Amino acid sequence: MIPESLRALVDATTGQRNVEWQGRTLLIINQPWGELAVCHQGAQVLHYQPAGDSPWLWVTATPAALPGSIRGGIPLCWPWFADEYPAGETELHGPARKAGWRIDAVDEDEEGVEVHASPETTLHTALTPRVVIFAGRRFLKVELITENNGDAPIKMTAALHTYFAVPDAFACRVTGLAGASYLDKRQDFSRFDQQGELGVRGPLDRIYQSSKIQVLEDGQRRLRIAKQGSDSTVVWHPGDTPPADTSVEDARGFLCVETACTRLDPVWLPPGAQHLLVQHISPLTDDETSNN
Ligand SMILES: O=P(O)(O)OC[C@H]1O[C@H](O)[C@H](O)[C@@H](O)[C@@H]1O
Repeated sequence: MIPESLRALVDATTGQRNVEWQGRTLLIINQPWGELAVCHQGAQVLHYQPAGDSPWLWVTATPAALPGSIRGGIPLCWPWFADEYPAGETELHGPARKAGWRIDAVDEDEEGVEVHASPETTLHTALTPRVVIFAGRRFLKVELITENNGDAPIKMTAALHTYFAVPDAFACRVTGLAGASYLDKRQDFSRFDQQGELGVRGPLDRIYQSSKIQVLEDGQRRLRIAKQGSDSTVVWHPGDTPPADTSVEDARGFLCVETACTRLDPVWLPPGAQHLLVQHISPLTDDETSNN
């Protein structure tokens, strides 16, 4: 779900406009195909809702003040994920999610929209990111493109840290991970193999080694999560000890399923090369359902 104050801004939008919310500028689009909100801080998708549906993404009702980032939507963890800090750095998940981004282009037609964004400031000495967000009648896709403009190979990790809106995090299933090896961050990164499909019944923080499609089943909706450029899927829920910007009750309304490159599959980007990290979310089709 999304906060009432954000809901009101989306409802009051026809077409597209920029608005202020929680001290940040948001691009809001409300069209017959659906709704999209992108925060200039972090180029973070905060809201997506296809026509006739409910929000696919969750946003905390009590966001942290600036310069903190907003918990919810699709934060960009870049150019490192979690605590894979390069020497001398300490910012968990990297600087991209707190930075200001500019919207370079908004390309709309009757089927949806394509939003291009790039950082307002230099975030890395050699790596340059940009983001393209595609939203349509039945899908949301985020592409995070990284280019190495330096003269040496650089190691990076990253994540599209998606907070899915769910009726109850502890009644969800994430299929497509059966048999995958994972690191359990709650058990000192010990390695295990996933036995059967994952049923979320309590707090968890796992890095799965998987490039496969996952399906999030929340009892009401089945969302297919496809990806490119990612061999890690992070599944995270803090249980009854959520971060300070979120209440325990509110936290039961999200489950993070993250498309990532982590310590399991860091990217070594040669000079001049690009890396593409993509998360594509869409409803599971009837054909795919019968194949499962
Ligand atoms: O609170 P944040 O900095 O946004 O991080 C939230 C979470 O992100 C990832 O999912 C990590 O695996 C977790 O260990 C971390 O707690």
